[in-house]
Amino acid sequence: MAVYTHLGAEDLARLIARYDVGELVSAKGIAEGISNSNWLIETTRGRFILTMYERRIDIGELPFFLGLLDHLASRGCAVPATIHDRDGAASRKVDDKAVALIEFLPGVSPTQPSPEQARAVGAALAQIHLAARDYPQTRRNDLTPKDSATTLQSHGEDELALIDPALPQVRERAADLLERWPEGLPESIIHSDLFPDNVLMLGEEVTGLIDFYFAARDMMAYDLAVTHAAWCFDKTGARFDPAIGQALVAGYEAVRPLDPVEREALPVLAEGACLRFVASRAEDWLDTPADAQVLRKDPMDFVRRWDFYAEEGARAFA
Ligand SMILES: Nc1ncnc2c1ncn2[C@@H]1O[C@H](COP(=O)(O)OP(=O)(O)OP(=O)(O)O)[C@@H](O)[C@H]1O
Ligand SMILES: N[C@@H](CCO)C(=O)O
Repeated sequence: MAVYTHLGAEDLARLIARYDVGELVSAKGIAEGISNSNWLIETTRGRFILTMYERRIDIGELPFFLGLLDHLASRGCAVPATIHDRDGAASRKVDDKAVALIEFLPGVSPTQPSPEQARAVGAALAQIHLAARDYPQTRRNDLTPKDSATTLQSHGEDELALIDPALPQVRERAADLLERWPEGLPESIIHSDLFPDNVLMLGEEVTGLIDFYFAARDMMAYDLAVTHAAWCFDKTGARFDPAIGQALVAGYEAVRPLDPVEREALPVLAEGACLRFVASRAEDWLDTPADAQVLRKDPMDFVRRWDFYAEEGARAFA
């Protein structure tokens, strides 16, 4: 479910007329996605994605996110550009909600990525890191390991145990990880959530990186570790695929070679990536009523990945 707001034919036609994109031909709600309402818009001049920001996103931060898309697209990254309205604005209001029209990019998200696809994604990630270095806006990452540890601490042992009896133990592991967390590695604006469902591909070519709504300034190697945790395991985190991991890092390094300190830090950064998704998934789980129509993502999928990185991280990134 990812159309939370009904927009009638007249509302849509009026909205699209505010842009220099031709006449509205059709508008179809997109089922994928959780946070926002999305429509595939077809006009006499082409296809576009219309996003209505429903939750999670602070509207005051939209200029950062939409400006980032334009910045990266103008530097040749596979990222959708924002379509500005006739007044030059990147976002507009429909009733009290913000909307943006975004370039449609072809491609589908891989469900069982191949090493060649992972290599291409590693390269695309490095490209955005390099291209974002002179992006003039910035945003603090509000999902650092410290933030995630605080989130987990804010939930009582009994509450976390409702999700899984093994979950409360991660609070101590989070405290230990904070002691080991590296600082001072090279930074840029990072994507922070580059799961396969946020990548569009045609065969082995990356045609689009989407969903930049967690982008923030942070360590580039951390973003590579996030992407490693998101791409190299089966869904539950029980099985690691070393060929995907090697190809991802090799693809990244073909564009932006890592400093030795960054390479050495990858295992602990990957543990931090797992903590981030354990915490956000636990928070979402506890916020979502059991009978809601929204799929709840299991935090334990990332506890298993965390176990792996804690035990085998050095070997995984060797
Ligand atoms: N620029 C684009 N070009 C083509 N398709 C897109 C584009 N942006 C989004 N989509 C399609 O819309 C779907 C939903 O988008 P997205 O994942 O950004 O949803 P969301 O609700 O904003 O995010 P999330 O699922 O992370 O909460 C994607 O799976 C993709 O199929
Ligand atoms: N991609 C994240 C959701 C967004 O934070 C997850 O799978 O938990």
